[in-house]
Amino acid sequence: MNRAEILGVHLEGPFISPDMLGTQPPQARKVDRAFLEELLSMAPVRVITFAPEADEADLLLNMARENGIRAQLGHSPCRYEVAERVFRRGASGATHLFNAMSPLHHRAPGLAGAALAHARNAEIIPDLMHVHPGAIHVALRAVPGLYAVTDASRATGAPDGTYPFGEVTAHKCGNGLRLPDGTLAGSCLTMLQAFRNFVEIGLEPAEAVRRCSTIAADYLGLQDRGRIRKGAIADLVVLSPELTLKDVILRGKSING
Ligand SMILES: CC(=O)N[C@@H]1[C@@H](O)[C@H](O)[C@@H](COP(=O)(O)O)O[C@@H]1O
Repeated sequence: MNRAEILGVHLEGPFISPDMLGTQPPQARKVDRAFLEELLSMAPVRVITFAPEADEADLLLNMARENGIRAQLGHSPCRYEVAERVFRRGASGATHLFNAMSPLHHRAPGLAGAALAHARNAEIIPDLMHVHPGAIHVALRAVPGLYAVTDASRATGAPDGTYPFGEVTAHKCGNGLRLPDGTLAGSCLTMLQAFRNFVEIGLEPAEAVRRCSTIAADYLGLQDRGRIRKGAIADLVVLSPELTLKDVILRGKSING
C-alpha cells in the first residue's frame, strides 16, 4: 500500500463549551447518550475532546472508557477544580494544551493549570504561533506524555489566500491561518516542521522524535507504530543532518521506488 493510512477519528466536538469554540462551528451541546452512540457508530473514533461542564454525569467519560477511547479535556473555560476532578476520574489528556481553554493564572489555574498538574498526556501544537516556546518548555517539564499534534488545516502547504473553514472563511498568511478577527484557525504545520521546531527550541533530536511519534503511538495503544524495531510497521522518514527530507518509506518501501 503506497499511501498513508487513517488510523481513526478524533471527535473534537460537539460536546464542548459554546463559550470556548475557538474556530469550531456554533453547534456545541451537552452530552446525550443516544447522540454519542450514533456518532460512535459512524466512524472508528479513537479520541474525543469534551468540556467537563458538557458531561456533568460522566456519561461520555464512562462510555469512552468502556470503548477504549481516549477522552480529552479541551475547548472549555472551566475552573481548575472542575478539570482536576475529571482528570482524577480518568480523563486521558488535554487537547491542544493552552489553546481554546481557560489559561493558567496563579490564582485561577484553569484547565491549562489542571492539565499541567494532573494530566499524564497532552497534545501541543508546536508551530511556534499557537504556543510560545517558553510555554512549551513549561509543558515539557509538567506533562510526561506531551506530544505534538499538527492541528493542520486544508491550507497546509497551499499558497497564501483565503480558505473555507467550516462555515467561515480563514486567511492564510505565511505559516498562520486566521479568521478575520485574528483568531488562529488550526495551523499550517506539518509533523516534519513540528519536529524541526522542537529541535529549534532546544530538544535533542531523539527527544523530538519521541514527542512526534512514539509517545502518541503509546498513548493510542499502538505498539507496532512510532518505533523502529523488528515486527513494527516501517513507516519512516529519512532526514539529512540539516533536517531536510530525503526519503519517505511506507511499509518498508521508499515512495520513490
Ligand atoms: C481545530 C481547532 O479547534 N483549533 C484551535 C482553534 O479553535 C483555536 O482558535 C486556536 C487558538 O486558540 P487560542 O486563541 O485559545 O490560543 O487553537 C487551535 O487552532
